[in-house]
Amino acid sequence: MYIVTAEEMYEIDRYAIKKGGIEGKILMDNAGSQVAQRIVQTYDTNRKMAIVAGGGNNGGDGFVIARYLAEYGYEVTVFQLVADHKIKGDAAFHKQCWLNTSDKLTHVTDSHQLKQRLVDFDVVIDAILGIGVSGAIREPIRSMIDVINHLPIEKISVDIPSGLPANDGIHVDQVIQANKTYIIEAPKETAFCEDTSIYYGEWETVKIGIPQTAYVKHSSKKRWCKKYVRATFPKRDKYAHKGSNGRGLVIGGQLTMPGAIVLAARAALRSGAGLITVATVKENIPIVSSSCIEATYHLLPNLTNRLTDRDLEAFEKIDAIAVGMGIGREDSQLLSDLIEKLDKPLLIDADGLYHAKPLLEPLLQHKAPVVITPHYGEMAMLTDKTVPEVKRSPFSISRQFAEKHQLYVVLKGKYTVITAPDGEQIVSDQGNAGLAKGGTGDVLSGILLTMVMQHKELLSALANGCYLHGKSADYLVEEDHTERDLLATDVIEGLSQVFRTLS
Ligand SMILES: NC(=O)C1=CN([C@@H]2O[C@H](COP(=O)(O)OP(=O)(O)OC[C@H]3O[C@@H](n4cnc5c(N)ncnc54)[C@H](OP(=O)(O)O)[C@@H]3O)[C@@H](O)[C@H]2O)[C@@H](O)CC1
Ligand SMILES: [K+]
Repeated sequence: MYIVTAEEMYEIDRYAIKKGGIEGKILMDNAGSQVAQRIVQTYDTNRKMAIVAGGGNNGGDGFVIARYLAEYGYEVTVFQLVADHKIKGDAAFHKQCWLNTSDKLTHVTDSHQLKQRLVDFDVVIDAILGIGVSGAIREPIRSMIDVINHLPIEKISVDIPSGLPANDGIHVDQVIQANKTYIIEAPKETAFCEDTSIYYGEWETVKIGIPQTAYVKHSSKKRWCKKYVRATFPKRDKYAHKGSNGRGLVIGGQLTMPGAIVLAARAALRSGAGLITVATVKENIPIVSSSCIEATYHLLPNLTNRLTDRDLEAFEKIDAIAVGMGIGREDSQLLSDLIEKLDKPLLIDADGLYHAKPLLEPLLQHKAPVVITPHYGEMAMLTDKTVPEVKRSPFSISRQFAEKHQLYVVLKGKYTVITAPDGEQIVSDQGNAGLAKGGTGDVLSGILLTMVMQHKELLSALANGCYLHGKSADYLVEEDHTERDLLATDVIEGLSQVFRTLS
């Protein structure tokens, strides 16, 4: 499933009209009829339907929905919230079609009037503003949205909750709090931002006949799902040996944080890595090795000194490195040595990200791919922004950072945004609140390390890793666990079940 910005959706729309030869009026008719069909499946015909229509094409969709719902036998009234001259083009055409068969059109000019009119209805269908909204919401629409939000009736939004733009990066102003949103064709960025997804209520997409090629040409974002995982997941070679499934190195684990590397190493092994070496301080090895006997170990005197020739020689055989889990924030030469002296794919997580910040210039010169896996706080630190700013603009901030520093960014959250150096993005929204616990990030790093070693294409590798991590948590919560008791170690054990669904 593609995810779009408003500009991309307009391009896609134009493509469908110009190249596909489908008239705008027909697309609008398809949109309205599809939404009406969904409504019929949910509400009895005895529910009284109010449609609130604004001046753009979103309002046009509202007139089409009115006509189809009336055909299905509902009592429907359209409340037009703007002056007649505001309704133009395809929207005016469909308004006329509605008026050809019904006289149920009421002009409403202020919010008090709207409140009085809507009290008799069971459901309000919000076709006030779509993706064409811009700037602060103007009166009287502003107060009308407020009135609708305070009415104890069902609210169904068409395409997007009115007042919310499609693109990330906005301060929420005045927005319809929908119970349900029927999104036309493709979800917009704000459906995957933590601050704004809530306004959509439950949502589903309705298809209106736009050809798939339009998306391939004009969209740069996808929501990852099982279909894509199956299409991109590497098959395990029958004749594989441990060397051909990837030799990974996990570096980290201060004395006070041995658990982080245990989790990462075990997750990497459970994800199918051929060999995992853990490089950590001597004192940790008995603890770590007793929990992860399948790994091999490399002693480091500490996690701050430069790497010795012996270390570099040992790491030469490695296919990819994950560094940072439990490494601490003390000054360290380790990361700069990994960048300068080894040409290996490098995944940097947790405290490693603090070490990476002053090394962004050398990282740009690194000859192999670099992946960073920050949560919002770490991303804020890396970009000198605040956490609310990162939350508001996960897509744009990740894209700018990935393009500028030519690295892969896995911005972790309820909606994990994965960005390639060329700006292509994937959203992984598997997983649940059970993952909001210490250690789950280390598990993800381990999974991603293995994915990086086994896939040919890195963006899919990272998306597949996020999928495995989230799905494991989902299966565990559906069956043996709850969000409350789920632990990072459970997520590692749950991976087997996810793999079984992929074969
Ligand atoms: N994608 C597709 O393929 C298809 C898309 N379709 C549908 O088209 C929708 C997009 O339509 P669109 O471009 O006409 O814009 P839309 O959202 O209706 O808004 C324009 C109106 O908003 C108003 N307005 C703006 N800002 C405002 C503010 N701050 N405060 C107050 N008012 C404000 C603005 O007023 P004005 O500035 O002109 O005074 C104007 O009246 C899309 O979401 C989908 O539903 C379908 O029909 C089928 C095909
Ligand atoms: K709307």
